[in-house]
Amino acid sequence: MLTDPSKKYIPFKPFTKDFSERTWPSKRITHPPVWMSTDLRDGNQSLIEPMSVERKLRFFEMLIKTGLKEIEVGFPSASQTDFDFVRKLVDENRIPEDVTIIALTQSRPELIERTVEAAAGAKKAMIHLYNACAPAFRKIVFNMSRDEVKQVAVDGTRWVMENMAKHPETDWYYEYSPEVFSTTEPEFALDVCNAVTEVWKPTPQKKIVFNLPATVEATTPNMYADQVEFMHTRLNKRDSIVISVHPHNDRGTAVAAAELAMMAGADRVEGCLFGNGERTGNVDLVTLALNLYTQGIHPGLDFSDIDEVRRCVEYCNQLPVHPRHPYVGDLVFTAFSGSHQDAIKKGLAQQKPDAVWEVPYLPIDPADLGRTYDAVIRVNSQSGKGGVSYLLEQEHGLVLPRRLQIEFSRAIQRVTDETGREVTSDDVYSLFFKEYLGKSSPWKLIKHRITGDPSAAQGQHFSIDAEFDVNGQRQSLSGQGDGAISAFVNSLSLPVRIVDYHEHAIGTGTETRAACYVEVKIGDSLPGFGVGVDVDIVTASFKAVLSAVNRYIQENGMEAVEASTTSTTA
Ligand SMILES: CC(=O)SCCNC(=O)CCNC(=O)[C@H](O)C(C)(C)COP(=O)(O)OP(=O)(O)OC[C@H]1O[C@@H](n2cnc3c(N)ncnc32)[C@H](O)[C@@H]1OP(=O)(O)O
Ligand SMILES: CC(C)C(=O)C(=O)O
Ligand SMILES: [Mg+2]
Repeated sequence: MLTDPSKKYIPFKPFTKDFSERTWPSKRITHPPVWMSTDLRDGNQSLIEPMSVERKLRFFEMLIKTGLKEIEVGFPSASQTDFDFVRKLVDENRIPEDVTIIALTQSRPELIERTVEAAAGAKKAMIHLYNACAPAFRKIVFNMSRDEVKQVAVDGTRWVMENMAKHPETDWYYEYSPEVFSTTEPEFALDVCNAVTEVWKPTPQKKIVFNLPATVEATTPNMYADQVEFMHTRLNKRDSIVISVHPHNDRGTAVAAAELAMMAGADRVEGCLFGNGERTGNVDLVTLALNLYTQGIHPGLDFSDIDEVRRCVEYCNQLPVHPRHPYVGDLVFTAFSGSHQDAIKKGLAQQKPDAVWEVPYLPIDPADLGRTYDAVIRVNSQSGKGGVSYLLEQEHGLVLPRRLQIEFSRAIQRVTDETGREVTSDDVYSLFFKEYLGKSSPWKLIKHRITGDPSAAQGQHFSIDAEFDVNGQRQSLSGQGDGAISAFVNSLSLPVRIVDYHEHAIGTGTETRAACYVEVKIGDSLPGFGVGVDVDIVTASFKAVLSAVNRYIQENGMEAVEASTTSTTA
């Protein structure tokens, strides 16, 4: 039961005064923002294993190919890898003329010096300075007054200018972030930014970037939009400023926050591909860009081979993209339910090549992203468990429990990886039969007889006499238990424990059969599944137990079972 949150959490209200002057709700997004990828910095700093120079380079080149013109390449004063990577880009002339690299730094003179050194020599480079301005940070992290925090930003800006002056060969740009803008009093964020403007002296020809991060997303996107519009309408020298937003996704609404912020006056968006980044991630640039695309606005980024981009991001981040991720997930152009398949099939049949897109259920033409819609589920090395279980269910009536779906899809994956080919529905069933239903050796059930006696002592309500073929030898065994399955398991005298059980009917009327899935632990082994199908539900469950036992023995040998010390009962 969740405890009462009202004492521990209070609703966040950015404004003390009313902000009903807002105009953004009636605005529309008519053009793309300036995109800035922070994959190699904010994305990288959130990874379990930060990228090597090789991975960073691969990511950088893919970003260039995609059309990014502003790329935050790292935090060079933080690590030698980041420093070396930035130097490599500069020294090996790897930065296209129209691309600006960006390097982040805290407002500390020695870090600024090293950051500028890292990027010096690039044709165009931007130094990005941040310091947290929100009340909690002023109090907890810095123990500073408002004026002192403002001074950190002003001093940092001066140090950046001094260091840049030592390297006139580079066309320098400047970005300042009042970090944690999302929970900073708007008037104070405004005051700090105006103070930075005074020092930097931007012009309409050479603008400064003020980045307004939702370092931690604190409220609904409409309030973030209010905060952005507040800045947009009050910043001094607005014509010399690029307003940038940098939403994080703590509340799951980073995309909406960025979109409303654009309506509220933001010119630029910082984020990561597929939403990687600290905690729940940075705003997903791909989703933002393709949301624009579906409104008929070219985002200026090329995702026409989105799978290729995804492969690169997954390789570099060493993190998977979710199967339901907008536009790119494995399952987003797959319909499992019949009515969706029917409508999509009809829509695709009626869609004319150059006409406005109006296929039901598909907000975008998969072909625009280099993808296809598979009306019939197909299974290949790119397929997940969804397609495999869909086929078993549709064509054989087998509704696999989720963990079995995962276990079996690994077996399929091994085949598709080995052959590199698509597997047909028949192949899937054959493999399922081989792995589970047909696993009848060394233990095979010949016959059994169960008797139930509700008045018997606990643990003896059911008795079983069963005959087995074990490695070609007949064996008669008996056991007792509180249920038919436990009596059966006890009769085996093996350290078998049932950890999960599912059953369902297949078909109707006289054709009805029962399918039973058991997840079994043998001794201290990891759990594995067994499956049985029979006209009789009890027999199906016994077959399922033996299927799991036989799978274990075939994989580990009888010795492993004998060595198991833990004796368990169902
Ligand atoms: C929201 C963001 O994503 S911000 C970016 C965060 N990214 C990273 O931190 C990744 C890279 N960072 C690092 O590797 C390290 O933090 C380094 C190398 C930059 C600095 O390391 P350290 O010198 O050990 O300092 P550390 O990061 O722990 O910061 C603590 C000190 O810096 C001060 N500090 C923190 N942020 C800033 C800032 N933006 N400007 C100036 N001082 C700052 C803190 O108040 C603290 O000071 P104290 O030691 O006097 O209490
Ligand atoms: C450094 C800043 C821009 C940041 O990443 C954040 O505030 O989230
Ligand atoms: Mg961030």
